[in-house]
Amino acid sequence: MSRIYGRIALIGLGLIAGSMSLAIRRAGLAGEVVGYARSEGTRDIAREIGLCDRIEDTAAAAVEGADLVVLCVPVGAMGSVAAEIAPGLKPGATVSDVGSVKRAVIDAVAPHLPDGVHFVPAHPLAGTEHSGPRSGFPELFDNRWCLIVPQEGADRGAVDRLEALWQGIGALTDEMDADHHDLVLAVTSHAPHLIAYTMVGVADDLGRVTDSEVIKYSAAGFRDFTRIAASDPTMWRDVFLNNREATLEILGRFTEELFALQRAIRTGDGDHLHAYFTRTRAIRRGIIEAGQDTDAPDFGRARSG
Ligand SMILES: NC(=O)C1=CN([C@@H]2O[C@H](COP(=O)(O)OP(=O)(O)OC[C@H]3O[C@@H](n4cnc5c(N)ncnc54)[C@H](O)[C@@H]3O)[C@@H](O)[C@H]2O)C=CC1
Ligand SMILES: O=C(O)C(=O)Cc1ccc(O)cc1
Repeated sequence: MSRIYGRIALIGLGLIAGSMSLAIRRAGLAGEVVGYARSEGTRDIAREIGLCDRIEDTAAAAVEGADLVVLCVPVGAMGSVAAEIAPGLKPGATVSDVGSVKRAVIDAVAPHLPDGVHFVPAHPLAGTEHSGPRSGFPELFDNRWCLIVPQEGADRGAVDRLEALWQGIGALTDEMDADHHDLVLAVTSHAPHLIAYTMVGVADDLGRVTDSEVIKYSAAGFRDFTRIAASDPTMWRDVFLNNREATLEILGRFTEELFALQRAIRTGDGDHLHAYFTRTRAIRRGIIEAGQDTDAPDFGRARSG
């Protein structure tokens, strides 16, 4: 594949930046990928494993001459990182991010960027429970969505170029408004993560069932919860603090439905339970029929066929 950017700088060398660097370099989409991480230990590991073409010791040195700068730090750190890199940005460069929340990141980053620099926020809907510079792998984005959130008056060329980069590393792209993105993600990702955290916390608190019994007899549902609940605490703290309204709206609806199901169990209302589970089963079948089950082995074929 041909080169899309001359130099790309990745700020924050964890799961997402690491996976991006490996995938971009494998596909030859940039002349050079430069990395920066705040901690010296992370920079040392990144150098040792050859994560980027070059690792710089300051954010200013990393963004110098970069055509694309991608902020890959926790959502709560995006604003301060933007302030730090702003003076060193090349005129005409594009700044993007990979944050799981969009409105708060846009509000925190945009005011720091100088005129003549394009800001194109994005969010790859791909990840794992692992974090840090050793956790990245180049296939992470294969067949996963990356949502691009162009700002009003955005330069079309800058948006198209960023979309081409994400497509070049295997992702499917769509464009979405920031507030709508935050509501969609609250229901599909943020609230489910909180529910997983809560369920694992409940199991841990339960005096009559030991932790070792929970681990030993974990059925599939709880196993999935424990995987999700092992995700990075800083990242998820920042997601909830920065997508507060949408998450609270979804959790409000969730607790109402949970109370209704709780009541149906207490009163022995099997019809209610059966009707509810029938409705929810249809959602899963809809995902499969639409060819959107990205974990299915034939997902690639379902898309192209
Ligand atoms: N992990 C996941 O599954 C996904 C994460 N994201 C988003 O991607 C971003 C990065 O996440 P990961 O790569 O998973 O995280 P990570 O924890 O693997 O890496 C984050 C990096 O940012 C650095 N960092 C933390 N605070 C910083 C600060 N104040 N200033 C400078 N650097 C700082 C860390 O040292 C680390 O190098 C987050 O905004 C997250 O919401 C998006 C999609 C999926
Ligand atoms: O590991 C999982 O199950 C995930 O849900 C990964 C993930 C986490 C955060 C995002 O913003 C997008 C994807």
